[in-house]
Amino acid sequence: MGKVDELNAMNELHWLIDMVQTIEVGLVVLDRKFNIQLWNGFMENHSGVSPNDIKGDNLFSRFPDLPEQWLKQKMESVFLLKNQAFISWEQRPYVFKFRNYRPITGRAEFMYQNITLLPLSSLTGQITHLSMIVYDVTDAAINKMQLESATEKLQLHNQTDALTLLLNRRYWLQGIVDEFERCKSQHQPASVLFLEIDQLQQINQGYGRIAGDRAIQHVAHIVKKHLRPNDICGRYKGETLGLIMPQTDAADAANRAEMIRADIEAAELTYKSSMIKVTTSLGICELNEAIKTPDTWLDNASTAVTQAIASGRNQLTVFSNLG
Ligand SMILES: Nc1nc2c(ncn2[C@@H]2O[C@H](COP(=O)(O)OP(=O)(O)OP(=O)(O)O)[C@@H](O)[C@H]2O)c(=O)[nH]1
Repeated sequence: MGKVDELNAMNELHWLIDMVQTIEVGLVVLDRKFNIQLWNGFMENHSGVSPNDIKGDNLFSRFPDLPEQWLKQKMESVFLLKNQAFISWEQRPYVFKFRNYRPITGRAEFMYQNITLLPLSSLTGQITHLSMIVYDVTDAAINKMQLESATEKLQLHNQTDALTLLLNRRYWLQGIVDEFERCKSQHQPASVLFLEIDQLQQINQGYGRIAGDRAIQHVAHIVKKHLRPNDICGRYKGETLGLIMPQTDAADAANRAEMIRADIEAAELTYKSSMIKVTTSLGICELNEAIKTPDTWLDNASTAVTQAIASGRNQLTVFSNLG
């Protein structure tokens, strides 16, 4: 090699080392025993540990908080299979617990990281070392999480009735279709309950529409107190709430509905210092062999409510008891 070539090679090496030191990505080189051979400026800046102080030390002894077993397993497979491995922030938000100092995503407490583990071969072709490349992906991670949370909120907003915060009609009806299919195929009992506020029109006319709204909220509030974890409750239409009760036969459903009815009758609704009497008429239908579609199931429950209203309101009718 001539003198000029030698100088060029030296220069290239110098530049490379400079770049490794200053690049905005963490670079760590480990030997087979996980002893640190290279620790660049990024790692120094974020850990507060200088390369001179750490060179030759075991990674896991210097950072006891690292997920040692899990990380060693990944690294061993890189040595063994001579393949790259990738650790995503979605799998594990960070490997090195570095604080986050990004101005935009300042709210994140720590730095989210993606990490690539790269096998490094010696001149003889053996994998003697491994490189960890640590990317700061805090901005992308926070953006993605914010987007997901916004989407979730939007979805919730989309399926919620604004007045009662129960499911809206569309989502509740989807619940009927799903439960119908599920209970039919698994031969499980299920009942549907319609609950209609009695003479809401009179409440609206007597006390104003806001009072009518309060009456709907008041009833929804009481129904919510009676819900079981798998129940699906929604606002079917203006003055009617619907409740799908999985794993519930007509007798069980009737007991529950009667308790709801009695609670509503007993509860007091005060609006602008007036005591408003609120009662409900309820209809139940248990799913059975004769019911072939979700619509029939709903029609039967609706028929039961109509019967309850016709019989004088503030009462419950079970569909199978009709006729
Ligand atoms: N305040 C208020 N009223 C509503 C809302 N949705 C429906 N209503 C009213 O509910 C009333 C329902 O009227 P009807 O179907 O005749 O029933 P009802 O007055 O409750 O009488 P019965 O069902 O016979 O006991 C109508 O006056 C609607 O305007 C709502 O969101 N807020």
